[in-house]
Amino acid sequence: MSTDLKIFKIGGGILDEVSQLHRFLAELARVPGPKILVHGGGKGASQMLHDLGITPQMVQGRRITDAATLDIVTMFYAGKTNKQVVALLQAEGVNALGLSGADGNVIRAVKRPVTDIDYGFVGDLPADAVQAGLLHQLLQSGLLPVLCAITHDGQGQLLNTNADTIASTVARALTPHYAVELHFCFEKNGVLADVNDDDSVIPQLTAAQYQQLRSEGVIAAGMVPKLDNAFAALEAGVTRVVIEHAQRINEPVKTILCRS
Ligand SMILES: Nc1ncnc2c1ncn2[C@@H]1O[C@H](COP(=O)(O)OP(=O)(O)O)[C@@H](O)[C@H]1O
Ligand SMILES: CC(=O)N[C@@H](CCC(=O)OP(=O)(O)O)C(=O)O
Repeated sequence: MSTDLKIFKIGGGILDEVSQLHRFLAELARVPGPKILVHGGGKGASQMLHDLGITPQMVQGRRITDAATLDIVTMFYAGKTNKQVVALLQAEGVNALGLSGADGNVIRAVKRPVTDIDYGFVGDLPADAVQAGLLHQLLQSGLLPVLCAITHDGQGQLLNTNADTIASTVARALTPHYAVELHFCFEKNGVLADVNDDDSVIPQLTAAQYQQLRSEGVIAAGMVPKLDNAFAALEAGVTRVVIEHAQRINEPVKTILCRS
């Protein structure tokens, strides 16, 4: 393990507004060393689905993805959003390369099996989903890979995969090559003791404290799958996992996850 690698994940709230996104990417450009960016865009995709007359359906934080929804989210995540992020990084002097999971076979997923719920074209990530070697080569070439939430199954089928899960799985896959820092960036200052008070950041959080705060309802909604992914990465050997505000990545206010 030689170099440090920083993996950043941004979600729908930050991608919504180009000016906000640009500010985050300008901060990202100031972070030294090799980096990977993973982006979602769930909020914008839901808006686009609404605009096209399709009612978005989410179950336990995951989108039910029928064929029409898959077409639209592919256009939105792998097309508009991914290329906009890459173009803004180029404007900041960062040579970024946008990829879906199909490109270079970088992320091969497995269609989620139908149980009591049929999620449709949703991809889960097995332990060997990520081609760490290719990402390593791209990083060595000085490129910043920008990964979106579209993966594939290796048989020609595109799949929709939660972006927090992609970030966590990519981080785990790269731990043999790098000391990996994983940063989940969103529109609040970190994990909050009071979700309505941005000054109530919990600076350090163990898995036991997380379970307690979750059972009390202090940590809820989208923060639950995010922290599940975040702790899974920490337990799998990722060096440092951080939850922080996307506009303040170069400032000290943040939540750092701790091993129990
Ligand atoms: N204790 C908490 N601290 C911070 N955010 C919380 C907390 N509990 C619930 N949340 C909610 O979780 C959301 C983050 O999850 P999500 O919307 O899925 O993010 P993203 O789209 O960036 O992946 C926050 O915007 C906030 O509304
Ligand atoms: C299967 C599934 O739920 N995929 C997500 C992928 C995008 C995502 O994760 O976006 P955020 O990070 O902005 O939430 C979705 O379509 O909403």
